[in-house]
Formats: sequence, C-alpha cells, structure tokens
Amino acid sequence: VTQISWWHAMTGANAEVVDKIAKDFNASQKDYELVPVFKGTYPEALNAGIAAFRAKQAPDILQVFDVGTGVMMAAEGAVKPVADVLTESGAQFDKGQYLPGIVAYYSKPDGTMLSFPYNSSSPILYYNKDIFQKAGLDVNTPPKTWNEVWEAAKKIKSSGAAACGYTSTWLTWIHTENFAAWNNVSWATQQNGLGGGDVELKINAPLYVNHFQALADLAKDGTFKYGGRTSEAKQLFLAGECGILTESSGGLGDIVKSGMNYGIGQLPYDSDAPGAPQNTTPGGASLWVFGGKSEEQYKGVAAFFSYLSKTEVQEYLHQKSGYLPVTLAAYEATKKSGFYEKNPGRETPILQMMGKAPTDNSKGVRLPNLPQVRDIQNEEYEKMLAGQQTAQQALDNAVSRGNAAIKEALGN
Ligand SMILES: O=P(O)(O)OC[C@H](O)CO
Repeated sequence: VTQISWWHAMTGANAEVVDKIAKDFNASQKDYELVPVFKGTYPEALNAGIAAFRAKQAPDILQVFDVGTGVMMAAEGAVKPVADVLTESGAQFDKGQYLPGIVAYYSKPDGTMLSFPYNSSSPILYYNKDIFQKAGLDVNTPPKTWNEVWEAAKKIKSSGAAACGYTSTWLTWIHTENFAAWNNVSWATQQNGLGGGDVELKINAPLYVNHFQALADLAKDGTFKYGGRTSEAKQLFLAGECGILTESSGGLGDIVKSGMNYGIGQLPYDSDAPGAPQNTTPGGASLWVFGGKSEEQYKGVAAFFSYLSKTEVQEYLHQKSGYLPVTLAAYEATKKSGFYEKNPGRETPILQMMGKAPTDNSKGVRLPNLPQVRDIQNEEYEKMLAGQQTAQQALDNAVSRGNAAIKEALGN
C-alpha cells in the first residue's frame, strides 16, 4: 500500500468532511492509503508546506488557500501541475466538467490546470433569527446593503438583543478583495494582478475608505466586534454574541451543526457603487501536488482526485460543508434533488459567483506575495479598529507598504 500524505487546514465540520472523504477513498480501493494531517490555519499550512519542501520533506498534497496561488505558481519545479498528474496516470481528465470561474482561477494563462479545486467558497451573510426577533428586525429579510447591515447591527446592540450587532471573518478577503469584485471597483492595477507585472494597489479609493471608516466607528462601542484575521469571528456568531456574521459559505457546516436558528443572505453591497452587485470571486483553497515524487505516488494522487470529482462525493462535500460543488454534474444533481428548496440560501454563494460574467475588477486577485500583503493590511486594519488611526490612514498605509512589498517580491 502506497501512502499519500495530504496536509490541510480544515477544522470543525470541515475537518470531519476531510476525514470521511479520506476514509471512504481508502475503503474504495486497496492500493493507496490517503493520510490527512491538520497543519493549522491556511497561512500556517502554507508556511509548513514551504518549509517542508525546503527540507526535502514535502507532503504529496498540500491544501493552499486562494491567495497562496501566486506563491505556488512562482515556485516553479516545486509543484507538478494537476493536469499532468492526471493525464500521465491515464486518469480521465476533462476540464469542461468543472465550474468555469473556479478552473480559470487555478489555471495558467495557457489553460493548464495547476491545482485541484477542492474547496471553493464565496462569502455570504448569516444572521441569527432569534436575535433578529428580539431586536424587532424582520426575521425574513436579511440586510442587503452595507448601510442596512450597520443599521441592523445598531438596533441589535441598542435593544440589548445581543452584545454585538455584527462581526466578520477575513477583513482582507471579504471587505477588501470581494468588496472590490462585488461592487465592481478596482482592487489593483493589471486586472487585480491577474494580468501579471508590476501591480499597484487601489484599496484606498473613497468607496473603501467610507466602508472601513464605518466599521471603525461601529467598533468604538462594540456594535462591530473584530474576531481575528482568518475565521475566528465565526465563534462569536456561534456563541450568540453577535447577531450578524459575514463569512465564507464554507462556514456553513459548523453553523448547521450548532443547531442555531440562522438565516442566509447575499454578501451585502455598497449602495454608492453604481455597478453593484457584480459577482463574488472564488475563495477557499485548492490542492497542490509537489514535484519529485514517485510514479506510484502520482498514480495514487490521480486516483484520489478522480475519486473527488465523482458526483456523489462532490454532492456530499457541497451539502455538508457549504463549499461549492466544483463539477457541473454535482451542481445539477443537487438542484434536481430539491436540496436548494429544502435549504434556503444554500445556492446563494453559487449564484453570487456565477450570476454575471466577471469584469476586470471581479475575476479574483493575484500577487506573488499576497499572504504577506494581507498581513500588512491586517496590521493596518487592527490599528484602525483599536482607534489608533483613521480608515484613510490605515488604507493609505496598506497601499504604500503593500506596494513596496510587491516591488520587493518582484525584485524591483
Ligand atoms: O474560509 P474559506 O475556506 O472559504 O477561505 C476563505 C478565504 O478565501 C481564504 O483566503
């Protein structure tokens, strides 16, 4: 039996999905044993994978979050394109079976698929219906615009329905990168970095400044409560501390499991943005395969990816976790089964992403060092939320420090 190692960053209900998929794959055949290993948050798992590669101890498969894509693309020789892994092993591989926006994001400009889109997501709004009821808000009408979120959050706080009105995971991914796409405003030059080259950030434009200043103002009395840089804020919502949460659709697993009385809405948009809502971009993560492994290991990886592409496996992953189905067949099968009628809101992240053809502002973002640029943004946002600077200062600093870091990464 050949062991295939898979380093990942999944916790809670999503870790249960990883373990179940691994167990079922292992039971489905006798030649390979897939061994999932949890390596911390997305940034931690990426760093662990890079360090292991340098020490010549890379796993076979590494789960890398969306914004680590540029880092992996730049690591030539370190990775083996998934398209090659699949075709060389003789596995059936038809790119046309996957959701187009997702495959494009994880492919080279020539169309070669580089990584396997294991868990793609979009950010959505969750609200606690019990808290809405207590606050005198309409339990069937989630806020649609950011101004409506601020108003609902104030009402939740002032009525005493909950200690905090609103919280959010990922201020970078949701309030900056998806804020850009959904409101159809530029995040950076060069099609947000997807066009390559020397990129300049645009995130200190007035729409962003107004948005972040609103967050900073609401943070003063705890109407908005900050949770942390990645998914930490989900716990504030699960604990009933905050009435509204913006978070990945991949947060659904834990929210469903908690048994709370929740509702789902679209990601809010800015009512001052004429093009909003446009489309959201694929988040989540994909699976990268390291180079320098044996033929047998690559065969095992290919067998696993073929297994993952099966309609019933994709249906399970999508319905249990809230991540998007990555194959069109699984999406169709889920529709046909009546799942979306029975589970209102569960199609929302897919419709948001696929509802409109993307513009240059909304195909996603890419930089060779985006995890680092996100860290810079987080530092500035945290200072702002602690009352040490205005949104204008935070975003100006994020742009100038971010631009300098990008130049340095490009060797300029
Ligand atoms: O929580 P996830 O897995 O949907 O990931 C969210 C972001 O895309 C991470 O960069």
